[in-house]
Amino acid sequence: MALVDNRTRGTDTVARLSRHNRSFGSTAVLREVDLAIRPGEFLALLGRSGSGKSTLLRSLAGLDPSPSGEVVVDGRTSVAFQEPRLLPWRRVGENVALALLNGAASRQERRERAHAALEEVGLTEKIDAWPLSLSGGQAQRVSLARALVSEPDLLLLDEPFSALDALTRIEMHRLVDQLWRRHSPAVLLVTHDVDEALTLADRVLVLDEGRVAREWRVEVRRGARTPQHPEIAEVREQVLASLGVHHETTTHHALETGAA
Ligand SMILES: Nc1ncnc2c1ncn2[C@@H]1O[C@H](COP(=O)(O)OP(=O)(O)OP(=O)(O)O)[C@@H](O)[C@H]1O
Repeated sequence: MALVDNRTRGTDTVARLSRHNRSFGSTAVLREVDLAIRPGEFLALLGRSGSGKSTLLRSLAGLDPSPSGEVVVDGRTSVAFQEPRLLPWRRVGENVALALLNGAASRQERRERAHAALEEVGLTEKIDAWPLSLSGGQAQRVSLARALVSEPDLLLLDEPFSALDALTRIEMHRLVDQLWRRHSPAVLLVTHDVDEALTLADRVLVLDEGRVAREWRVEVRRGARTPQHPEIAEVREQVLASLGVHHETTTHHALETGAA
């Protein structure tokens, strides 16, 4: 798959929210949010449940029918959700190829590009399978292939790994990291998992009370991001504190060590 390397494009941002507000009834969910996403950067967005993460992602995806403030997205955008959302009556390859229906690609070209995208996620042997025959992890890989096949400039990931078991999730982290290095779309990953954010992202944002309350830049080399790394450990504590979590005991944390 020949994706554009966005880092060579020279534009400042692929997406920008300026003074972006969103309310549901009288409840303000996003308040004057300013956020600029640069080409090729990997952002993780954390926040307590109900803090507005998915609402913000939907604004960037153009899925919000009534945004206010400025939302500028320069380039192609794809979304992958927590549930893979594959059409059960279409085979795997067709599900991926459907993402190209709006473009000029011929049927044959769509099929070839779907094949290439499935190759990237290691699932070419499932091209003619029915979605219901896939495992959860495989279905999520197909969802990633479908998101990537259109060569997006901005890839929006809404908790795509949270329903997977811990080992599959680690595999998915590696895959996403590999795909991101290869094709360098800008990525906005919404997650509840601080370790996932610190494994994958360049920039970690915490949303609170409708605003980006804090932001960290993670400069540790990806291969060196173990929980024991002093900078990772420190940022982790700060992120957890800003989420209102001061003591955490999870086995998932230990498993993540193996992912680094
Ligand atoms: N279509 C809608 N109609 C009414 N209220 C909504 C709608 N969508 C979201 N909300 C409300 O907006 C708030 C933020 O929701 P959102 O899904 O963005 O939060 P979140 O941070 O993604 O939550 P979670 O982590 O639980 O997925 C919540 O209070 C939610 O009830």
